[in-house]
Amino acid sequence: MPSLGRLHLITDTRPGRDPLTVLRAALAVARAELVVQVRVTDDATDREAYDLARRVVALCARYDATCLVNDRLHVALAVGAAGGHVGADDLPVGAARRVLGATAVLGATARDPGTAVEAVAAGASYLGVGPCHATSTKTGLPAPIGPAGVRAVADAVDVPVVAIGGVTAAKVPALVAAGAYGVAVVGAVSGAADPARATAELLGALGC
Ligand SMILES: Cc1ncc(COP(=O)(O)OP(=O)(O)O)c(N)n1
Ligand SMILES: Cc1ncsc1CCOP(=O)(O)O
Ligand SMILES: [Mg+2]
Repeated sequence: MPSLGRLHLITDTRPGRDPLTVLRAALAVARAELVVQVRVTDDATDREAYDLARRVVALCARYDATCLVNDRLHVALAVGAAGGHVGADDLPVGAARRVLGATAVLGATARDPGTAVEAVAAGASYLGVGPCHATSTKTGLPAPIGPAGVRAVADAVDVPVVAIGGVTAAKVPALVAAGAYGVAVVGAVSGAADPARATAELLGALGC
C-alpha cells in the first residue's frame, strides 16, 4: 500500500465554488504530500462525479499526489483512483474493501474507539476522525470531539488517523499532539483568499 500523504483536500463542489482552480493551487504547493478526496454533493449525478474525478486523477498524476473518491466506489474504480472513503451511510468497510481490492487505499469515518477498531478489522487503511471542531461545510453532524476525541481513537488503532472538521492551520498542532497523522480540510483551503498560501500554512503546521 502506498504511504499516505498527510494533507487531505476534499473538493468543495457547493454552488459558487471552483474545486479545480483550488486544487491546482494546492497541488503546486503540496505536490505528493496532498491527498485529494473527490466529494460531490449528494444530488450530483454519477456522470458529474465521474467527470470531476477523472480530471482530478489527471491533475494528481502530474504531481504524484493521491486521488481518493468519497462514497462512490464505482467511480473510484472507473477513473483509476487510488482508493475511496466510506462512512456510516455508505458501503460497510468490509464490502468497500472487497469492491476496491486488497491494495487500494480505503478510508473510513470513525468518531469513537469502538467504531475505529471495527473499521480497521474490516479493512480500513486510514481513519477520518471527527468532526474535531465546528464546521459549516457539512450539516447534521454530532458535537465536535476535539483533540481529546482524536486521542481516544488514535490510541486504539495502528492506522493513520486523519482529523477532519473545522480544521485550520492554527488547530493542527493540538490535533497532531493528540495523535493525528494528518488532517482533512474543505473550507480552510477552498474558502481562503489565497488557497496556495493556506495550503503552505497547513503543511507548515503539520511539519511537512
Ligand atoms: C477524511 C474524511 N473523514 C471523514 C469523512 C466523512 O465521511 P462520511 O461520514 O461518509 O460523510 P460524507 O463525507 O460522505 O458526507 C470524509 N469524507 N473524509
Ligand atoms: C465531510 C466532513 N465530515 C466531517 S466534517 C466534514 C466537513 C469538513 O469541512 P471543513 O474542513 O470545511 O470543516
Ligand atoms: Mg460518506
